[in-house]
Amino acid sequence: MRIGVLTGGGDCPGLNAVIRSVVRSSDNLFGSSVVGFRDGWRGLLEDRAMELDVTKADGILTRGGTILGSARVNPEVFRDGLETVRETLRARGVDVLIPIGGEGTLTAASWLADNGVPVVGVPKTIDNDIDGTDLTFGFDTAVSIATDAIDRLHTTAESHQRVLLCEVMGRHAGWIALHAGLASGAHLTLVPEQPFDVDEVCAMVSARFARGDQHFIAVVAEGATPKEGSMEFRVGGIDEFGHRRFTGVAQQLGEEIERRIGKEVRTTVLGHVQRGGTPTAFDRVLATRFGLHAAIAAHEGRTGQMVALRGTDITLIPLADATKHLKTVTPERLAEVVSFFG
Ligand SMILES: Nc1ncnc2c1ncn2[C@@H]1O[C@H](COP(=O)(O)OP(=O)(O)OP(=O)(O)O)[C@@H](O)[C@H]1O
Ligand SMILES: O=P(O)(O)OC[C@H]1O[C@](O)(CO)[C@@H](O)[C@@H]1O
Ligand SMILES: [Mg+2]
Repeated sequence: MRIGVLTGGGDCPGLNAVIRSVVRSSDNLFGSSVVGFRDGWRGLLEDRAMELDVTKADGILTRGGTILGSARVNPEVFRDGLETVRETLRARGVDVLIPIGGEGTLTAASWLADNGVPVVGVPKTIDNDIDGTDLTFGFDTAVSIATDAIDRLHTTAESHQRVLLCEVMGRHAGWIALHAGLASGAHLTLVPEQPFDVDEVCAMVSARFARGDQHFIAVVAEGATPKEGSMEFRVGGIDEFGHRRFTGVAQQLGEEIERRIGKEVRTTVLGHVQRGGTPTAFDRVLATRFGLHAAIAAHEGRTGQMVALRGTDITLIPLADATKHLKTVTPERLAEVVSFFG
C-alpha cells in the first residue's frame, strides 16, 4: 500500500512526531511506502510531493514545526480543485491520505471522504478545540510555555505593584488560558466562551490592591471579547481564509483599566512562541500513538475516520462527527476557576 501525508493549518509541536510515526509504522508493520505533500492542501493542488522514508524521518521526533511545511488555502479554492487533488493522488499512487490538522483541515478531509477520497484524519492543535478527542497534541506544550511565562510575570508584576495581562492563543476556545491560568495561579482568566465585563474586571483589580496585595495577573485568550456595551472595542474583520483578525484584546483591555482606575498596566502577548520549539514528552507520546493508529486504520481500510484519544486509549471516530462542533470550555470548567480565585 502507499500512504500520503500532509500537515494543514497552523503548525504545532508534535507534527513531526506524527509524520515519523506514520512512516515508521507503515514501513515496519506493512512494508508500505509514504509520500508527503508539502504546504497543506496546496501540496495536492500543485503536486508538491516529497518521498518520505525511515531515514528522512530520522531525528525529527523532537523537532518542532513540520518538515512538510504547512499553509492555509482559501476553502473555495480548495473545493474547486477536487479533480486536481484526485489526479495528484492517482499520479502519486496514493491509496489512503492522512491529513494532520485542525478543525479546518479535518473539515476539508471529511469533505474529501464524502467525495470518495480515502482519508484518515489526525487532529492537531495547540488550542485543544477538536471535538471527539480528549486532547490534541501541542496543547500540553503550549500550556507549559504559557505557564512558564506567567510564572515569570508574577515576580516582575509584584516588584512594581502592577497589573500584568498575558495574552495567550485560543481563537475560539479558552483551553490554553484556562490551564495556564490554573497552573500559574493567575488572578483572572478571560476566555472567548464568556464575554467579560470591564466594570467587573476593574472591581476585581481594585479589590485585590485594596486588601494589600501587590500585583494582579490576568490571562487573556486572544479570542476573548468584552460584553456588548462594556467598552469600546476595535475589531479587525475577517481574513481571506475566513478567520477573524485579532486586534490585541489584552492591550485594549489594559488601556481601559488604566483609564478607569489609574492602575499601571503592562501587556505581554506570547504569540507564536507558544507554537514553536520541541514538544513536551506528553505530546511526543500522543503524536506518536496517533501516527501509529492512523497508519493501522489506513491499512485496515477504516477510512473517513479520525484518530482520537479517549481516556488512555486511541480510538477512531467518524470525521463527520468530529467536525460538527468545536470543543469549547464548558461553564462548569469556567466555574472551577471562578470559585477558586473569584
Ligand atoms: N469548510 C471547508 N471546506 C473545505 N476546505 C476547508 C474548509 N475549512 C478549511 N478548509 C481548508 O483547510 C485549511 C486549514 O484550515 P484552517 O486554516 O482553519 O487550519 P486548521 O486545520 O483548522 O488549523 P488551525 O488550528 O491552525 O486553525 C484551510 O486553509 C482550507 O484550505
Ligand atoms: O499562525 P497564524 O496563521 O497567525 O494562526 C494563529 C492561530 O493558529 C492557532 O495557533 C491554532 O489554531 C491559534 O491559536 C491562532 O489564533
Ligand atoms: Mg482552524
